[in-house]
Amino acid sequence: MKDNNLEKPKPIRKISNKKITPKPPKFNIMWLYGILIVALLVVPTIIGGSNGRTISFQRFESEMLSQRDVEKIVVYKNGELVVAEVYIKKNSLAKPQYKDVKTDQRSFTMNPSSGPQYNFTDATYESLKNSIANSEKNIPDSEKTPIVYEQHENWLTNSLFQFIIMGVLLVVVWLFIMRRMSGGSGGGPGGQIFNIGKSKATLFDKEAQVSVTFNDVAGLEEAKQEVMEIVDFLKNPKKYTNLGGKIPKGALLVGSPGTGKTLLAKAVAGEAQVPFFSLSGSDFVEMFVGVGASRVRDLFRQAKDKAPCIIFIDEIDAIGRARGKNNIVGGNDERENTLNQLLVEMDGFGTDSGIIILAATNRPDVLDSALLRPGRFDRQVSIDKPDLVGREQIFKVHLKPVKLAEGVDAKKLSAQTPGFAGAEIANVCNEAALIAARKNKEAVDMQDFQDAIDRVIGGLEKKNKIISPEEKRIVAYHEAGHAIAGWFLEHADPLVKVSIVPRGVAALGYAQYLPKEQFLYTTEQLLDGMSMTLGGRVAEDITFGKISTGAQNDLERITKLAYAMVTIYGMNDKVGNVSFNDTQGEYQFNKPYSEKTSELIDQEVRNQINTVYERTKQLLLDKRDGLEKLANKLLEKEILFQSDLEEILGKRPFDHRTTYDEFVNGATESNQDPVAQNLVHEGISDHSGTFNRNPEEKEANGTDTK
Ligand SMILES: Nc1ncnc2c1ncn2[C@@H]1O[C@H](COP(=O)(O)OP(=O)(O)OP(=O)(O)O)[C@@H](O)[C@H]1O
Ligand SMILES: [Zn+2]
Repeated sequence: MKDNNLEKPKPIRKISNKKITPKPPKFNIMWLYGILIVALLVVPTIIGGSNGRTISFQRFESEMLSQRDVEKIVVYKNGELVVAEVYIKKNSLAKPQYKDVKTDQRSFTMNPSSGPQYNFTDATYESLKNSIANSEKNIPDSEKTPIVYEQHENWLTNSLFQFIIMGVLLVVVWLFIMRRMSGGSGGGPGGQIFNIGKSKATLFDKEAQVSVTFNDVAGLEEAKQEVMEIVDFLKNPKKYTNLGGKIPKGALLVGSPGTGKTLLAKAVAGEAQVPFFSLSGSDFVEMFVGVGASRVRDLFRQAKDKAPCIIFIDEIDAIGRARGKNNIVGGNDERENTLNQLLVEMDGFGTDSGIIILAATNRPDVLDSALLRPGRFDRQVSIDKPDLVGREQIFKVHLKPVKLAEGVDAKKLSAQTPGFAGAEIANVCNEAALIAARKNKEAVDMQDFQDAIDRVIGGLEKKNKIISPEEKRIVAYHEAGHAIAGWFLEHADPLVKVSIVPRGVAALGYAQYLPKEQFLYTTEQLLDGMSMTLGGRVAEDITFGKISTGAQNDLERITKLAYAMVTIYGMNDKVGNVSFNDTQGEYQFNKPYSEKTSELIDQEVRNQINTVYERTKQLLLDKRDGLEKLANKLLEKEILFQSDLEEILGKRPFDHRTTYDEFVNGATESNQDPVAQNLVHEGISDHSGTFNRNPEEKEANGTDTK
């Protein structure tokens, strides 16, 4: 059962002004087979072809020799093999037994002396001689079939020659594959093997205009200003260098996925009016050693030709990951070479060369520190997930093309989508339009947006998924447990909506919280959050006396959180103020602490979780009445909103002015506000991010097995 089931959709990418190089047909393995088969057929024919048809010695004796049709026999040695070539008399060729010669080797029929018609290899020289002598006992010497013993070696059957042919064929096949593989990789249509070391950057200059401008990027004011300044460096370098300043060589755009890093870079391209090279970190990577480095060199060579210009490397972590320190599993040498080359190139150009590198990443923590030091990416522009105002502005951008019904308000939408990144907001707007279209509406109204938000969070509704009544009861008590804990814990985020309508692939039910927009969490907040997450399992425990697998996702999250509290945030007395944040995966083989500390950590994590469990159990036992009522109501209505909770449980004993209230309703009395109440009654509720938006926890959302 999922709480706040934030299944992040993959950010949709709308930027389509990448140059599209015509893709050649995909390399097909059938081609390779074809070539090999042809080779196998052709080579033996070349080698054995001109020696006539191979027959058995027996057929030679019975059909040819005994009929006195043989003009001569040429015998030679080919390696260990004795080859006897049979020349048939011209006028005998008409006989029926030589039909195969006529059909197969017409040229021989027309000009029989051009070569032997048959050959055989299954006789020794001796047996051949004896056989001929035997059958020609009574024939005068002058008419006997001559045997010519030749020393000659058939050069076509020479094994060295065969070897060379096979070699040449192999090279041809290899070239063919390489050509196919590097095909479409830029550097000219069709792609050639010789282009494999060329950079795959797409160049935007005066001819290839980028249509994205800063107006398309909503919010991100500080980031925009930073990159604007960089553009200005390129345009008026004198202004800065006159005063003795050095122009930065690069800036790194850092932020979560879908926050608009790529979009911002495109906007820079649109605004700067200087050539703009765009490529992705993975474009450097190829399976061949040295290719990445050579692509880096080529990129900078091209850039120098076009200076002043901007190079944009998206997803730079593909090559910029920290070079291995304790590479037990074997490092990726090719990637390291590529990174080294990039570092060298960045050192190589002076500040007056007029090249500025922008790069984007959502994992700045894994980047090699050499990349981040001043003199390379001097500046880091952080692009955060948008706040309320930012989301409102992004909504406004993406609502523009949508046909809206009355009452659709970017402000309200923004308040209902905490934790959403730009890409998700774009997705919501698109989904809303699709939902409205499915219902044949004239315009998209607020309810469509509400459905779209639910869908982006929880996946498709599955009203008729068959769940047994017992299961449904368990789900109801589980979710009610979360709700009660959230309601009565001061530092937990108030729960706004509980649903036991199955949604998406995994979740049988979910609960939405409304978190504050905040960036620091106190121990109390984390513990209350943990308690709320455990509420589901505790409710199952005290109601049914047994537990189910439905809490797997909850447990996963609190385990992660508890470990983070002890080993990263220094929130445990016994372990103390230490932090072992293993972002680079270095501790996999040698941990920076002793076995003893390791044991202590495990012990403390367990203690922590047990304490919270007991506390939650006590709370739920105290509020058992409320739990029963809430679960029953949930079974009856399937979806409960904040107002229902208030009705059953009474007003929340804490002041919980939410971000939503503050934003939408200004400074008025908070949750009794008519607009908010109205929303709730219409079935519109607030959605939230997770109770914990720390980097470690982000990935914990969105997996559930029940
Ligand atoms: N600030 C914003 N204003 C308007 N639209 C935005 C904004 N941020 C994101 N979007 C929308 O989200 C889409 C995806 O954004 P973008 O590709 O720039 O994200 P990103 O940060 O580069 O993500 P990733 O790290 O996954 O590459 C954009 O095409 C745009 O439609
Ligand atoms: Zn749960």
